[in-house]
Amino acid sequence: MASNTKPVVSFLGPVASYSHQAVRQVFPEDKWELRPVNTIDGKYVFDEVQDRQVTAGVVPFENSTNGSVVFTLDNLADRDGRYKDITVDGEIFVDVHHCLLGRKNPAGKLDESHEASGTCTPTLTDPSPSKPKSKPLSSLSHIRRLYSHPQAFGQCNAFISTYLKGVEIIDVSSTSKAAEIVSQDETGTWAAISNQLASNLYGLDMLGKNIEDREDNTTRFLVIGTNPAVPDDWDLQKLAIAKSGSKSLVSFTVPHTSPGALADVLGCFREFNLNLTSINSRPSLLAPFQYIFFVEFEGHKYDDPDGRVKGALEKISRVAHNWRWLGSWERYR
Ligand SMILES: O=C(O)C(=O)C[C@]1(C(=O)O)C=C[C@@H](O)C=C1
Repeated sequence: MASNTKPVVSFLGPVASYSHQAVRQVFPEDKWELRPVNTIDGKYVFDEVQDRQVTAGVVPFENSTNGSVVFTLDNLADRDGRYKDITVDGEIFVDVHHCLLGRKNPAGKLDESHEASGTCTPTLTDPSPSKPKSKPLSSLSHIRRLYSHPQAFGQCNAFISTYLKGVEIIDVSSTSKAAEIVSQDETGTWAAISNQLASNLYGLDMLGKNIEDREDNTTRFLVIGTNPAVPDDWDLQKLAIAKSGSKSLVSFTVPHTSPGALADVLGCFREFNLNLTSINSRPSLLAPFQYIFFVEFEGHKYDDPDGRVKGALEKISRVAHNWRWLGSWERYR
């Protein structure tokens, strides 16, 4: 545990990342120390939690536009047993509205013809490109480089391919890191896909607002801990907007040579009438094209009055190769 008297929650930094915003929704600063962690792949949040340097961590899990966050799945896959005590203890949803941040072009005027059309050129690979839902707030003709997290690029395809064609795309560890880098640019030609909070913090101009492809763009974050270290009274429990039962997550591998092995594991959920809410897979890295599967389902390991979760987990332990219960938590949506 940290030297501070307050429990610590760590997240992908620097401050003003979406992970930070997720943390702020749930962990009040009068009770928790909020600690940003710099990392290239989310590993350090997992490391700090596993090593009990912090009580909890918050990591992105999936985005409604761009899908799974593979580095979180890879850490949960825990191929080398480094994160053996980590459990998933909660989830947080964040509405993600991206902004284009940079320096205004002093000489630039908005290109009205381009602005008015708001369409991107059809190509062979994308014959009917989607129309961006927002226009730039000022000229972007001076922008040469665009920094962001790869997930954020994937959520702003239409805006980028319409208004930032030919601009060099540079992946960085978070959207707030992108804003921090752009704030140090002396040429005025770099921009970041980031957010309003980062714009204020790093003193950057807003060149575009709500530039995500979809209005309903949402990222789901997981709260990780080393159960039962998480205090009983933490505020996640109080956030229940539409509490509708619980969810659990398991990972497993299957004997890859026997036909129907995956169906056998999935059959355990059906047999015990447990509704599945997500399925993911990642390469097992034991042999090419063998996978670790992740299944999320409705039900709680420790709040299981009719024993359905217990029954399914017992059966899975017989039909799966390696399996692990990764956590159960209250469901908020
Ligand atoms: O870069 C950030 O601000 C993050 O918190 C990471 C992250 C992600 O990895 O999914 C979180 C939410 C957004 O979907 C984009 C990026």
